[in-house]
Amino acid sequence: MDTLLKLHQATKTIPNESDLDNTILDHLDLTIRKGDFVTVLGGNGAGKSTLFNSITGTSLLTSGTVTLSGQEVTNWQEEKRAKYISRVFQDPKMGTAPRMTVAENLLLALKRGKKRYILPRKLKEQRTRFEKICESIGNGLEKHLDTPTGHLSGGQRQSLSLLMATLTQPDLLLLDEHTAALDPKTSKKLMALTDQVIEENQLTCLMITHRMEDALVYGNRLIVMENGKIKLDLNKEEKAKLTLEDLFVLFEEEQVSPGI
Ligand SMILES: Nc1ncnc2c1ncn2[C@@H]1O[C@H](COP(=O)(O)OP(=O)(O)OP(=O)(O)O)[C@@H](O)[C@H]1O
Repeated sequence: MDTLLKLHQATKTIPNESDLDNTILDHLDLTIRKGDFVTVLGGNGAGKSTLFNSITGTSLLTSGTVTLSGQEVTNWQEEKRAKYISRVFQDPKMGTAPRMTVAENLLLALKRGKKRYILPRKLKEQRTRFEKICESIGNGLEKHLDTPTGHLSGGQRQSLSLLMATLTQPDLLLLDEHTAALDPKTSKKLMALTDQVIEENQLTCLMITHRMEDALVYGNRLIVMENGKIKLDLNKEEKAKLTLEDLFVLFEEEQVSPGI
């Protein structure tokens, strides 16, 4: 088994107002193989984003370890991990610099994990490539290479965020409800694009979603989180047998809101 990411006994506690430790990740063990596309479900507050924050180094674990490509990165800062990990957030505003143009944002994305600055010469050199990349997603983004991203629609901006996150083929792609803020049609399109980009680039991906159908349809593995733990971990075959009804029943039993 070619392991890409391993969390061992990952625990995150944060003191609450009454000064008691609030356990958000609870001795969680998770192993992700290279090429896995794992969908992550869980009710509000289950610890999904905290899991991502612990993987990216946005927030460090209280105890336990994170290993990436065989190297322990538990105490690495976010900037150092950014060379290997890309993340797309729910909010279209999070992934792009609003005053910079689409082309400038793409150029910055080429420098993920390195010192980032814009050279007009480099911008010119990459223009044809950027046009082609934007064309490939079929929503007219190529006509907006010189448009500040703040002027784009939410859908265009999220597709740009996805392109930026995958431009340099990260070892690990984290999608944090990246289609949730879009209307159903745009969300569907972005999800299909996401699947295509992951497949074409053979990326390893973890995708948090509240859309149970997406969690079933996409990926080769499904995990369900509850109270900072992994409640259910299904492989491709097990996932193929699962129905939407099964998932609804599971969430009802656990009395956690599916959030859809
Ligand atoms: N910095 C923090 N300080 C205090 N509590 C926090 C902090 N970060 C997260 N929590 C708490 O930890 C729990 C898990 O939060 P997290 O955002 O990881 O859940 P989630 O599964 O991503 O939820 P959602 O689906 O609502 O986004 C929640 O109860 C949240 O309030």
